[in-house]
Amino acid sequence: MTEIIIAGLDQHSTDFDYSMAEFASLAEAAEMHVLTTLTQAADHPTSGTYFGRGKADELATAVTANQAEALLVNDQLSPTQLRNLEEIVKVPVIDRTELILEIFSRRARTKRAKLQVEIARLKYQLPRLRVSGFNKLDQQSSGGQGANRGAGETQHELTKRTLQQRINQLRHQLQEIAKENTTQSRARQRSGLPLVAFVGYTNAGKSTTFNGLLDLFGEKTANRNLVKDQLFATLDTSIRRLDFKDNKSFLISDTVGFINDLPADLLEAFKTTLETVNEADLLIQVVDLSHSEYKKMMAATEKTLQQIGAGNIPMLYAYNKADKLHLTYPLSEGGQLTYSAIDQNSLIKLVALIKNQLFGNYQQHDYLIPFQASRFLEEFNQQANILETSYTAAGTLLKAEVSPKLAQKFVQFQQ
Ligand SMILES: Nc1nc2c(ncn2[C@@H]2O[C@H](COP(=O)(O)OP(=O)(O)OP(=O)(O)O)[C@@H](O)[C@H]2O)c(=O)[nH]1
Ligand SMILES: [Mg+2]
Repeated sequence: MTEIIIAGLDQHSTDFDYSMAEFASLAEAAEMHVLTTLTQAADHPTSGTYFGRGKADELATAVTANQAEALLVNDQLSPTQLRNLEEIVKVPVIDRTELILEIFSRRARTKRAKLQVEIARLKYQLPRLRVSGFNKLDQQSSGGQGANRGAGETQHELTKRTLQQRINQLRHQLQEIAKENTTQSRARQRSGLPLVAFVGYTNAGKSTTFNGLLDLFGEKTANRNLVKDQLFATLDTSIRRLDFKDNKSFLISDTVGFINDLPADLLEAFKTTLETVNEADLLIQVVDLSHSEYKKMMAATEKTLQQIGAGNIPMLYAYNKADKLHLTYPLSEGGQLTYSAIDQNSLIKLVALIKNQLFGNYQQHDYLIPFQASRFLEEFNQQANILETSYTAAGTLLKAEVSPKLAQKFVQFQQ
């Protein structure tokens, strides 16, 4: 545990207290212990030191008095501000962007996530060319088990040119992985199944919902996604298929959560992970209704969806963690569901809502498939929801629910 102090500039925004509380959670997510919090009210940052000179000295005193190992500042600072502030407080200074990058770096498990985080980290360093606060911390505690930050070289040895070369190299590797993903995505499109993506603020309960649905309707042996009460537990995308007896199957995907002011480089680097969101037919925005700031979290989620170009995909609102609020649940009203991801009835209701949204335009028809056309029966069996079957001398009689596309295709057999 690294002992730290957090500090923030209160620029008269209504979000300030919430933003500081979230910043403390982010620090905890990077295994840091917050000793104390200092704030300053001001209209704007001071150009040289971010905080005013008086506050900077106060921070230095607090660092000494509390024996803090680092100072974390809840904003993105300029390289000059970081350097000047470090000279005053005499411990490494870490800004919000660097902290989020560090958490992502610690959480990254798959090759793709690791590459994406590394690219974002290098892009953050490119205009700064400074030793990161985390690196300094590692050096101080010699042999600290921080995340992998480059193969053996200290970062101040890296020139702009070598940094850029590394970025290009990593991007190339990422493209190779993206090609495989494109093949997977084509296979998915060929399967013709609709894709439903869970999106939402970090810690809202996306993975809990995803796993819950798999336990109820999915294959029994599939790997479940990590669920944890920590920010950014999930960093990659998983896709699974849910099968139902009525043939109204669909795919679900779980992916990385969003946060206020997600660093732009990180969003850019995570494009391939977020591609599934763009390809989705339906988004389920999972919201932690038990969190007092859930509305701001929804606004941040929607802003991010716009940024990645997924702003126009139809969306259902899923207000989660109702069990913590002593509300009646599950309760659904016009495209919204109040539910709990750890409650079976809630999950059954969620599936009903999804199906209604995806398959609401299905039509019910009677068909007569002549025996000489019985090769089409297989297609019916796989794609339609067959309600009744009987056999006559002329062929097979079916009552079935079909998609508009299938209805058109088999219009000649319609009774
Ligand atoms: N009481 C209660 N807790 C829940 C519910 N759903 C999720 N949680 C808890 O909320 C925390 C976060 O859940 P996750 O499913 O990991 O959240 P996530 O949205 O996938 O988070 P990231 O992967 O970090 O973006 C965990 O501690 C869960 O156990 C719920 O319906 N009720
Ligand atoms: Mg998750």
